[in-house]
Amino acid sequence: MAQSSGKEIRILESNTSLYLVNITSLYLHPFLPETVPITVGILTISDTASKDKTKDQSGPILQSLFPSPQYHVVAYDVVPDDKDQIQKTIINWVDAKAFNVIITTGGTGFGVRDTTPEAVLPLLDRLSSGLTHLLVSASLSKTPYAALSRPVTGIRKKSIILTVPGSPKGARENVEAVLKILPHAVELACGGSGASVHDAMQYEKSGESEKGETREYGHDCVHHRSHGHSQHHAGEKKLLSNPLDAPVTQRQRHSPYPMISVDDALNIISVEANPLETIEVPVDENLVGYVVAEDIVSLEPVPGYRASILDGYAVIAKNGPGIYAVSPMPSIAAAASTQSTLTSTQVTRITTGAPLPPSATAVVMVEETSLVRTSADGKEEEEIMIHANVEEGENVREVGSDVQKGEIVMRKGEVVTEVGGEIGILASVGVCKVHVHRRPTVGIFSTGNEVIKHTDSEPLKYGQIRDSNRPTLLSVAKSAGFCAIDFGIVKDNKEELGRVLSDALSKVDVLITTGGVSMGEMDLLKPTLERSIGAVIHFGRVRMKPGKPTTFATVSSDTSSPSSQKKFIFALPGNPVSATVTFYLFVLPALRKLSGYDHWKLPIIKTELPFTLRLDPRPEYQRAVLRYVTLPSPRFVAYSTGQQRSSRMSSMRRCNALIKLPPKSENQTKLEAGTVVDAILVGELEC
Ligand SMILES: Nc1nc2c(c(=O)[nH]1)N[C@H]1C(S)=C(S)[C@@H](COP(=O)(O)OP(=O)(O)OC[C@H]3O[C@@H](n4cnc5c(N)ncnc54)[C@H](O)[C@@H]3O)O[C@H]1N2
Ligand code: MOO
Ligand SMILES: [Mg+2]
Repeated sequence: MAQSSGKEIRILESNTSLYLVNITSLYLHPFLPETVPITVGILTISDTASKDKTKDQSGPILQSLFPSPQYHVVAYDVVPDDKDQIQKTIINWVDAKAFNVIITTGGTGFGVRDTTPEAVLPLLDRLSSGLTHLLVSASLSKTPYAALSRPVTGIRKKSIILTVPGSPKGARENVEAVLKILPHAVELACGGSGASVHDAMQYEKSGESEKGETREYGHDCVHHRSHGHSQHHAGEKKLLSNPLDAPVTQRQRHSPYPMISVDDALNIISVEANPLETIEVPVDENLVGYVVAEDIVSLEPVPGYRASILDGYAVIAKNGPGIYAVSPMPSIAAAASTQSTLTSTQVTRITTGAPLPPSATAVVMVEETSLVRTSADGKEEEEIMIHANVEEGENVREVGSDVQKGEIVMRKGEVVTEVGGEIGILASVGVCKVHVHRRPTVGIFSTGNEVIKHTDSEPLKYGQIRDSNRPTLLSVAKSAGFCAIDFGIVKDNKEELGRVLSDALSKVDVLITTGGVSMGEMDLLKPTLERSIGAVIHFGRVRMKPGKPTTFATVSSDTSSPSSQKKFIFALPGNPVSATVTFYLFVLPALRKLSGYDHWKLPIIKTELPFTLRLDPRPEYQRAVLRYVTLPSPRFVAYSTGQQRSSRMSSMRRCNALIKLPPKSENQTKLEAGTVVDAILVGELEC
């Protein structure tokens, strides 16, 4: 039962023991549920279950131990017994500030693949030996074999991390043993001292209003509202969007969506969007942009034979300068045989890359020789003079001296770039197929009754505008190397919108829509996504200019199955500049993360402002031309593209960077010329 008294939320359990779970002055905010749950992440660690999530028994059992409203299972994932993957997931989750408690199940035993304690221990800022003891003693009271479990527990930043056994029974017993003290532990780990403050860890800035004051939203910010695979599904929970059938008189007059920071939005995207499955693809020009999912070893040595580096004469180096008889360059077959063995008075003509005769130990370049005698017809060299000394091995590429057979030529996680090096190396060592992460396919549509095709030959009617978002985003997604499907222009009509959303989501991994996400009566994206499609909206407003109403949602094609393919929806604002800027800030990083990039965020360059810029109440991403200049000193300088209104697409023209400007404050209303700021690189640099 949940009761409230003043600022406290007291959860009473049936055994009447009382836990202070949270205090927040805004827990009675009209848009928030009455309780603020403790957020939990469950990570199953198992080689078997990572290949087929349906094999995981412990993960679902653990989820059932954290019922709402006291708890909220924010994420559930399965990774193999692989130290890197375990660490990556936990670091990601902790950095997303979305988890009070992270529980891993599996990999704590004595098995040779059991590596959970080794993966988790280095991540802990503080150990909690009491909790570890509690876990072990809970299991020991049931079976002496519990002594073979090696749990570690502790705190990273503000998240409590517990590692419990992989067996469903052991996992359950362990978690049940700590459940009673968990709320109190969470509160203390978050800096509380009896008064619960655990919500503060997640959205320290999430509720900032446009003027800069901070409102607290607690744990049940939209992104904690569960995934398709957790206990809460769209429909069972409180939805924030306007009801689809309600008259305009009943629309909400203030956005119910917390305004979160750009960093928090990226963290939420990062938690949701994990690298897609691996596939095998041929090594050819279509490989650019893929991230390899395995270490790749050379199948052959390069070179496969002793090759000359120069055009000249293959010699026995120790014989030194002098006059030598010339034998013509042997055929490839002959070069490999002993027939072409040199005597001490002979040299062989050789070209760059050709195989050396077996007895040759070096190559002298033709420029360091002179012709002494020709054949009678003058067409053949018979004797030459060698002028220079050469060392043994000089100008020779020995077998495997570029790449040895079995050498790693690409490491797991590396990207095949458009620069060419990776395809070149793979091709040169006989690798014809590689395992890579699948790259997401993208769908794009524009919305709006006023929007017509840009190619429409009819003159515009009053109120009509040409669709610039769809051609822009299609071109940007394609030039970033993603397969992008055009789903046209959709009317502001809930049925049509629902139909096209469903159709597009059945065909692509990531759907980008523009328009219809703000406060207007025709802004139907959020309610249609939530109420018709069953999508979970993770955020619906971001504190930024342009792009405030940017919306991110996910939907699982089969919400009852944790293993079903998740789809990602970016409902971007209709204003053309807002749509383009938010594509670069959120969609492109997400596409890179799904493709398996470690460095999925776009590069940032420190740059100088050549002119004074006035600040906006929201953090602003000004479009700029970033240039490298050398005078009076070498540095990057970012020239604003002029008037920055969200509708003014010419502010994107020639833009290759987005300058990050801080919000206006009482103390700071502008940035002076010469100030150094961060610029996000979105295009090619100008020099
Ligand atoms: N009362 C409020 N009004 C608005 C707010 C707000 O907080 N309260 N936010 C403003 C901000 S910020 C933005 S950004 C826009 C976003 O609007 P929507 O995403 O709902 O987009 P629409 O209303 O559909 O269109 C906005 C604007 O963009 C033009 N548009 C739409 N689609 C296209 C396209 N494909 N190509 C070119 N131009 C397009 C459309 O005609 C409108 O002019 O909301 C503010 N309002
Ligand atoms: O944030 Mo809106 O994108 O100002 O124009
Ligand atoms: Mg609108």
